[in-house]
Parts: sequence; structure tokens; C-alpha cells
Amino acid sequence: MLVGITGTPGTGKTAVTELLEKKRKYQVIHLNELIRKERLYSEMDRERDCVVADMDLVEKRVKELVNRIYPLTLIDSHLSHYIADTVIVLRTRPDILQERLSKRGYSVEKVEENLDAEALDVILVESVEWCGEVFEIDTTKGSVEDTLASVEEILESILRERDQEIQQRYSPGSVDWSDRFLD
Ligand SMILES: Nc1ncnc2c1ncn2[C@@H]1O[C@H](COP(=O)(O)OP(=O)(O)O)[C@@H](O)[C@H]1O
Repeated sequence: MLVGITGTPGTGKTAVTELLEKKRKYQVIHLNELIRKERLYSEMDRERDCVVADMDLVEKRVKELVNRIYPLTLIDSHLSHYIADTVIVLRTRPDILQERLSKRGYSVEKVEENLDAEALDVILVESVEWCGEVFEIDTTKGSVEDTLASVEEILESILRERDQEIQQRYSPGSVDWSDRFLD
């Protein structure tokens, strides 16, 4: 079973999946790394410093890499909701996301573009449109370990045939950053 960990850049996907990977309980695929390493893209957008992934190629490759000795395969990427039917969307309040993204050396335009996308719930909306099951975790406060605990709680619930309380606790729609657009 494939589970995507998606969200705007800086929301914590890689930090959390790296911790999870160390536990060796689930398989983790860091998709952005794979796309660059295996050139699974159709073009490079030099202006925006990113690649345009070829999602047919990406999906085919992910399916080849799934190792069935694990009960779940997690895909770490802001594109994972295009592949997985169950996804966990990480969310971060824009002012905190700005602090995280500014440390990455992104251009002002790239930071603003990502903050707007987060404030407008772009990835959440896409996930709800594309996926059968969506969970949402706010990573604004707390540590990476706290986010990890929430992700593990969701994954265990999925393996236990879904726990209603967990589904409610992480149901999409609890986050609202619309005040970013108020003066
Ligand atoms: N509660 C939290 N959950 C996840 N990451 C957090 C949290 N608090 C701070 N961070 C930090 O935010 C950053 C997120 O970066 P990263 O994991 O690369 O994001 P992404 O993979 O989504 O682009 C990391 O430096 C991480 O340590």
C-alpha cells in the first residue's frame, strides 16, 4: 500500500520521513531525490529552479520500487498525492513557513509563491480532489518528533483498518490560514 506524505515545501515531509526511515518499519521513497537522480522529468525550469516531473514515468518507477516485505510504502514529496490514494498533508502557518523557507536560500519570489500556495490550501485541495483518503497534520508548533508521532498514529490506524477517532482527529479542513490575505 502506498501512502503519500505531501505538503508545501518546508512543512516537514523530509524531516519526518527521515526519522521514520531510521525505524525500518516502513519503506520510504524520497521522490524528489529519485526524480532528479533517475532523470524522471520532461524538462528543467531553470528560472524557478525546479524540474517538471514526468508523472507517468515516476508512477511506473515507484511501483517497481515498492518492497512488499514492508506493510506500507511512504512517498515523501509534494507530488505524492498524484500517485498515492491515501495521503497525509502536512501544513504550516505561513509566517513560520516563511522562516523555514528563508533559511533555504530560496528567492523572495519562490518563498512568496510557496506561502501563497500554503495559505490557499493548494495541496490540500488537490489531495482531496485526487485521493480517496486524506489526513491533515499541522506542523506549525511542536517538534519533528511530535509530527512523527502523529504520522505513526495515522499509519497504525490505516493498518488496523481505520480508526474513526484518528480519522476525525486528522480530518482535512481543520487548518485555516486565510488571515494571510487580511490587512
Ligand atoms: N513540527 C515540525 N514538524 C516537522 N518539521 C519541523 C517541525 N518544526 C520544525 N520543523 C523543521 O522544519 C523543516 C522542514 O523542512 P523539510 O523537512 O525539508 O520540509 P519539506 O520536506 O516539507 O520541504 C526542518 O528543518 C524541520 O526540522
